[in-house]
Amino acid sequence: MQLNPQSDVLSDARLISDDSRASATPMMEQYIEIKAANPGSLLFYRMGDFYELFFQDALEASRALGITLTRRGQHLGQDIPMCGVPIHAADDYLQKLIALGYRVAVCEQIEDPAEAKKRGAKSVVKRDVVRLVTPGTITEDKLLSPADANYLMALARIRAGDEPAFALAWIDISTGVFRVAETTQTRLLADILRIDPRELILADSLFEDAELRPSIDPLGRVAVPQPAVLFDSATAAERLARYFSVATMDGFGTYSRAELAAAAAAVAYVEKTQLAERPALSVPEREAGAATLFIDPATRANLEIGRTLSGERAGSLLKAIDRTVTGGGARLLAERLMSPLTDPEAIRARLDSVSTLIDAPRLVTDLRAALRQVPDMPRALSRLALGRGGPRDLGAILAGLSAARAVGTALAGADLPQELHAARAALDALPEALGTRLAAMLADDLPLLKRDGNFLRQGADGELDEVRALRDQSRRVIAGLQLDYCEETGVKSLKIKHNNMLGYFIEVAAPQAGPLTEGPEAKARFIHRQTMANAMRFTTTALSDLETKIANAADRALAIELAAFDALSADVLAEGEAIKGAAAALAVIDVSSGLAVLAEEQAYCRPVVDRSLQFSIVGGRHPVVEQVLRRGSGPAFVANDCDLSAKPKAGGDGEGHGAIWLLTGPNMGGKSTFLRQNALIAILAQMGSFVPAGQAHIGVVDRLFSRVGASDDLARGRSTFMVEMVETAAILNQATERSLVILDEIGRGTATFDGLSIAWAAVEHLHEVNRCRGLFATHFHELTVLSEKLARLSNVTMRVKEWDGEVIFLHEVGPGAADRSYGIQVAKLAGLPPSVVARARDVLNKLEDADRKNPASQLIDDLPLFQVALRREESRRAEPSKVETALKALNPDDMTPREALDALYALKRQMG
Ligand SMILES: Nc1ncnc2c1ncn2[C@@H]1O[C@H](COP(=O)(O)OP(=O)(O)OP(=O)(O)O)[C@@H](O)[C@H]1O
Repeated sequence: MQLNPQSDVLSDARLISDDSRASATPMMEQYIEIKAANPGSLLFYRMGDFYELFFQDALEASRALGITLTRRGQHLGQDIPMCGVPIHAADDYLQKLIALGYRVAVCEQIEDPAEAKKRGAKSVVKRDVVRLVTPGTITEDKLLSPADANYLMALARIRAGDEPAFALAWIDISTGVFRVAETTQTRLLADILRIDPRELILADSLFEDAELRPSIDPLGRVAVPQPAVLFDSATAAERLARYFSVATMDGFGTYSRAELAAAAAAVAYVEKTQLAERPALSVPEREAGAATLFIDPATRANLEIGRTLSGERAGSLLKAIDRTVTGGGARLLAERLMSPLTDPEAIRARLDSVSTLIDAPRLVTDLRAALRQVPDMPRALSRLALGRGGPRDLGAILAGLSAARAVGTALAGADLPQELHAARAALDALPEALGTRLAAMLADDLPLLKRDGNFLRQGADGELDEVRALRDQSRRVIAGLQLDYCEETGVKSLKIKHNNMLGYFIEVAAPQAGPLTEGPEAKARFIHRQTMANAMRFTTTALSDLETKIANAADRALAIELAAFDALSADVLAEGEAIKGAAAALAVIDVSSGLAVLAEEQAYCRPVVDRSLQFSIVGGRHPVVEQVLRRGSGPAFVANDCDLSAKPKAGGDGEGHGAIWLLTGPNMGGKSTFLRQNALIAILAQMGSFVPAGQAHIGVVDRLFSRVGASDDLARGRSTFMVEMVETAAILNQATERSLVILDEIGRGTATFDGLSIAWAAVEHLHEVNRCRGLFATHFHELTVLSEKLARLSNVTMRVKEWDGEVIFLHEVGPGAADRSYGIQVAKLAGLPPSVVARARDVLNKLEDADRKNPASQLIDDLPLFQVALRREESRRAEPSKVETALKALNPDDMTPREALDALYALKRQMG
């Protein structure tokens, strides 16, 4: 029966209320109990071969999964909405729900229905939640994507001194990776997005905290509030030590209080969701704060590093540079790209690996052939540790071990740089005996589930071979019996068959049953079992003896196989650390050889990265646009230079500050592409990749900021212009002299004069206060006059050719300033009606005429320079005085007259 989803449905709160419980049937009472214990999750309630969902859960799940909503009885006078998913397809439905951000509590029957019956005919089968499936804690291959890490993250805040301390801890239980890092309120969202967790847990109080809303809201469903006890910092170290079965965490290094609180919360959540099982987590590894290039959230999104603005992989930088061939390699590449380094030595070490492999193409071919055979060992290992593994997970470890050996052999004898040398050592450290044992035990074709048996090979176990022989032999004996009985009875069509109800039985067609039923001898020998419409079924003592033997043999065989499975799993887990180390090494080798292949294929060069303030790119290209153009039949990408390097100060006294390029040019000229390509080249260089350029010298960038593209954030009540200004404010407030800033068309979304003024002041601020290296693209040609007064500002322009009234974009960056935008030509190309184009030309001529009479370039003479610094001083002076601050802190309603008088005296004293 269909249910109208619009009809009234009990809310979860009403459902778990006392009067609801009081009027519930025994089964409903059990359901409500379990539902109340698992708030925030859809409850998959096991009933026979289905998981059923009720009430609000049923509404949400039926909508999300597109399955039929029905009803089952009534509660509190209302229909109970219900929908269900069959057990065998549950994984697919779970996958869909998890992908949509839902969390699911899986509730199983935990006793045999026969047991329940013993307590009385109406008693309910005991059920309990055996697992909480949440986006951050899944391990099934079907639910995971091979190329993505699956992080659960915990955020903790400790209020100690003046400044609250923040820390993040993140765990991938599908691989055991566990990291912690400190962060700050300003960096928070950037750090979260850099790691890109599937689920972020934080204390209720933080979730509600208005100050944190800007960092938490953009995460949507990913952020999940949890009880504050999980984050208790007083007991955190102790709880962690208990998890890792050590007396104290001190032996693993020093963690801050906030880090301990975050790490302990993450572990507590893992325990909460996995219930009985305990994943094999590595000890939390600290990530030093300044070790990674800070990329603010807007920049990360706009530069389409991991995903495009529409949320897809295709078209992102990651997709364009990914040549890895293993899941682990793909995950490591993504991680490196999301968190580029700032330490030139560490960057150089990675680049050395790529260089070495570029010089050894044969080696790369061998390595990649071997790597292609590498299965996802960490994920198999994790499933085995959680007791969720199957024969194929053991098979994955075996295949991984032999592929690792092949990779190790390929690398043997090569002269390797540090990083690859360490990787080879990790491969050499793999225990040989484990592989030999697995190979000797496991069959070639492995079933998914261990309870299906038949995963041990012939010769693996003496007793198993015997019982299997017995089973096979018994089957042959049965075939012999059939022949004997045919002869004995003279019934040619007599057959021995098998079904689950009767086991083995003799079957004859009813008209031929005479020889088996007539006479006392026959009756004693052929025991009647069943009469069908046109057949009769019998058994004999010999047949049932054989049957018992076969059943016993099958049971015994399965028991032997299961015991062997447990022993092999234990062997694998005992070598867990070595296997994880080897898997990490394989990922490094995969990433390095993937980057070597990319560099060769796309003609990338090795960048020089050091601690200078250089930024010199010769023949730079946009890594994504270049590949797109190459695939098409149109013109090739035009390479462009960019030099924002600091020049030595006059008199040779050290390095000055980096330069800013002011880029003007027509619409469609390639300004945005040029801006982005330089930012992407910096990111690629600092992640340890070769870069799309002829030559590149980059003084390490500490923060990368960009304001490119416009999007509004209506959900947060911000218009396009407001978003632009918020992002610009973040840049002007945070950029340092080591930063790289990319600004595209600041001030475009408002009235011309407002826009121009904001852009003007922003350029001055970048030049005078931030003193960073920067690229500033604009259609306000008036700004180009600034280069006369700002020493490190140069004008460059995108070249165009005008030919026969048409404009041709050359996509070449050259010195100088554009005199016009060619907006009308572009509009014409885009197909604006000719009448509109003609009219626009008239209007433009008029406006240009007016401007010639009163040019904005006069501004430069009218506006004295270095106003920015002056204004900063003024605004600092405009800050409230001590007396004002003290006055603000007083609350007259809370004061006695006496206190008020004292406060007045104190204020007078402060005035001096
Ligand atoms: N260096 C280049 N070589 C070849 N094609 C290019 C190059 N740079 C840009 N293009 C192509 O030109 C088109 C316009 O580029 P882009 O969006 O960067 O222009 P723009 O100057 O920022 O335009 P607008 O001012 O309208 O935003 C893109 O579709 C791109 O494919």
